[in-house]
Amino acid sequence: MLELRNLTKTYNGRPVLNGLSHQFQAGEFVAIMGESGVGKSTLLNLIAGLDAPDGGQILVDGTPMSALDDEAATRLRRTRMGFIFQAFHVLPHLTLRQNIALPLLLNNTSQGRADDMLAAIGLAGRGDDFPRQLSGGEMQRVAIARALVHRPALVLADEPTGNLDPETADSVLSLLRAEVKANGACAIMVTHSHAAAAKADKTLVLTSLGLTNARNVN
Ligand SMILES: Nc1ncnc2c1ncn2[C@@H]1O[C@H](COP(=O)(O)OP(=O)(O)OP(=O)(O)O)[C@@H](O)[C@H]1O
Repeated sequence: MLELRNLTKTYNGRPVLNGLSHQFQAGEFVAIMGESGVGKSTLLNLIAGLDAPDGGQILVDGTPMSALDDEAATRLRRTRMGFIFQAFHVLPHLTLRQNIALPLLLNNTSQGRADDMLAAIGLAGRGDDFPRQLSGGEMQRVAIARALVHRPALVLADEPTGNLDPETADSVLSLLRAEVKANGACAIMVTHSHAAAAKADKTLVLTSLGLTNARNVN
């Protein structure tokens, strides 16, 4: 469902991605690991459309992202993608329910699932609270619920469990995994945590040579 074709990205004359190609399938939960600075977040940002590659193509369901105008690219991201990035903060002036329902609102669909997601992240009954009333870990769980509420076909997660205790991290990743499997979605998670990567179907390691299989877990 997602194909990277010969992607290149250079910062200040230093190549970060050097002709990277890979295909990601629907229904698979993939972890990407690799040394600090190797380009994991850069890769995720390119797929998310937050940054543009210098060369190569990103195809979603066979359509090159570069062939879409801004409006079509925004629509594709809004309907088909979910983001769990540190930069995508929970909005402080909206309640937790409103924050989680935001993708549904933007897609003009029923907002009923927001309460299901609140329950799924262990915050049932707190829908009327505001983000300032939450701990960092609770806030991260709200961000994860918001990324999954509209059943995106592609979920992009950058260190989604970075500030969660091991038990909460495990339950949040179980939720992510269950959503991916139930919706036949593809999830790509960048992480340094081996425990987090163990929840994925497979782990890829990013090096200057590209993405290679670390191991397979059934
Ligand atoms: N906007 C930018 N401008 C200049 N250089 C950048 C920019 N973004 C990333 N880089 C550089 O590109 C390289 C890859 O960064 P990136 O954040 O993708 O690595 P990473 O593998 O995610 O690292 P980490 O595991 O430490 O988060 C780094 O050397 C970084 O300094």
